[in-house]
Amino acid sequence: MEYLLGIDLGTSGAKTVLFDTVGVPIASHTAAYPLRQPRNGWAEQDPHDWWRAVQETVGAVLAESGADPSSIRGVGLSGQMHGLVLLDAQGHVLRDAILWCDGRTQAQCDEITDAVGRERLLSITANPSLPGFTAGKILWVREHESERYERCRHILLPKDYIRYKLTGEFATEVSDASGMNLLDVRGRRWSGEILSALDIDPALLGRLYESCEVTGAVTHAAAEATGLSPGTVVVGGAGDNAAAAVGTGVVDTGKAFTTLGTSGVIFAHADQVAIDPRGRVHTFCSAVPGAWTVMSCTLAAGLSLQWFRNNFCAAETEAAANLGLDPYELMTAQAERSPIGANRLVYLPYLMGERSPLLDSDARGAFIGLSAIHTKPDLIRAVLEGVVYAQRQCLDVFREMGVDVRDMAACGGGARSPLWRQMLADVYGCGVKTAASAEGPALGAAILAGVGAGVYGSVAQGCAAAVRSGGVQAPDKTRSAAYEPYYRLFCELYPALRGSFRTLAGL
Ligand SMILES: Nc1ncnc2c1ncn2[C@@H]1O[C@H](COP(=O)(O)OP(=O)(O)O)[C@@H](O)[C@H]1O
Ligand SMILES: O=C(CO)[C@@H](O)[C@H](O)COP(=O)(O)O
Repeated sequence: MEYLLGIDLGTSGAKTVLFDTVGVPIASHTAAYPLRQPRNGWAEQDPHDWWRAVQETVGAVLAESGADPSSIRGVGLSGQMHGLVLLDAQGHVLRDAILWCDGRTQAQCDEITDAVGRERLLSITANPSLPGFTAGKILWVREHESERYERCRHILLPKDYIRYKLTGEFATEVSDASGMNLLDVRGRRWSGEILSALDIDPALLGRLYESCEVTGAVTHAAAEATGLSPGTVVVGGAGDNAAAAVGTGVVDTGKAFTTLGTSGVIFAHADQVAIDPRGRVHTFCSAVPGAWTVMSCTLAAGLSLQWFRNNFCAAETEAAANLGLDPYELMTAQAERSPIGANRLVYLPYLMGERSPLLDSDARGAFIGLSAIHTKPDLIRAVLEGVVYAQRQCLDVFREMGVDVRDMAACGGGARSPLWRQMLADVYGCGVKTAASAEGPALGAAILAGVGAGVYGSVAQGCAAAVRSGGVQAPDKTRSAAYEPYYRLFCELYPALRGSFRTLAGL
């Protein structure tokens, strides 16, 4: 028996899944780690926590499966995108990683736009400079923590730090590197022009690969730390969304998926580079060589529900622990008791500011229409609905751009909820397939490992061998019509509140 290992470094935790070569999950383990918010709008994690979680989950998966580590043909990495990891000459972490949902760098993004020029930036990197992306974070550290920056010898993305720990190599791959604002996305190479305009030494960046290329092999030290076999190949892997695309079979034009993870993402495959001139959605390299993607990212999808749970659902969390249930299941069961529209309550999910489609780090969350009749089920339902309206706003941008979206799947932790998936179908007005759900990114990473290790001839062949989809949730016309006025109202709220958000940020 031969296996492939997928490691997905999410924002809520690391998920390691061992698959056989036809995509059946043999063993899976998740280990959570904290998200630190030292200030309003900032978000950081400790890379040591990631590595601890990877060691724990790989060890657990090997123990649970009883698999012989030498029968693992390859390891694939998937991870939260854009996060900045800085290492010194000895490979030591210089500070906590600044994450994709951190909004502190608007001033640095403005500097980048001024230095490169907006049109040139769009034409080379296929995206505007956005606070979520990595380049602004690099400039922020250089400006605010110059001593640390001077000691920095390696700049890595989150999953690439795990690659370094596993293989000793400083490397990345095109799908994740696309989210740094430093890549020539059409040419799939670092942009000398941008690096020179921003005065960033190219030697700081990892060696660049395609997602399915072998980037190194597990060292003896990493084998000791994880239980993996020394010499096991580690492929490039992909940013978590590009990896989820492979794991859900979204590798042809017309196919798309929605992720309800910590972030909310709509992702469509594209054979050509397609750019939104307003930069509301992103254009990145796909994990499939020679292909690209269009994707949106809202910053607090699952994060909204997680925030609500952490702050207002201690009883549900305790009850779930006693019953051996998932607390989110108890919460979504409560939301079922509230009608469409949550008794006239609308939630804006801008807890971390918003990226797609608003591009506003100062935006903040809100419950609009709160009244004395509202109960916890209404609030939970409003959170679920607000997150879905935010996805629909992004889908409307895809539709406006003429991006071909005929086939929509759902994945990520939130897609485990039938209620949330049905809301997607009803609010989008199209069928939503269940993918191999939460395992999408890990499966995609494992398929990429299979391509690099020679198990599959191509990503498409790997998907054909290993990806299975579940049923389809069809939209219901009556429910779609009932959601529509709430969606229209949702779209009106941010423009009405934008000035107030700006005032609040300045107080
Ligand atoms: N059973 C469930 N029902 C609804 N939402 C859920 C459920 N399980 C997890 N979630 C949501 O999914 C989120 C985690 O999704 P996941 O894809 O694991 O995130 P990440 O990859 O960002 O770590 C949680 O924050 C929560 O909001
Ligand atoms: O910033 C983005 C994509 O541009 C996010 O999608 C991150 O990649 C984090 O993903 P999750 O932890 O929510 O999966």
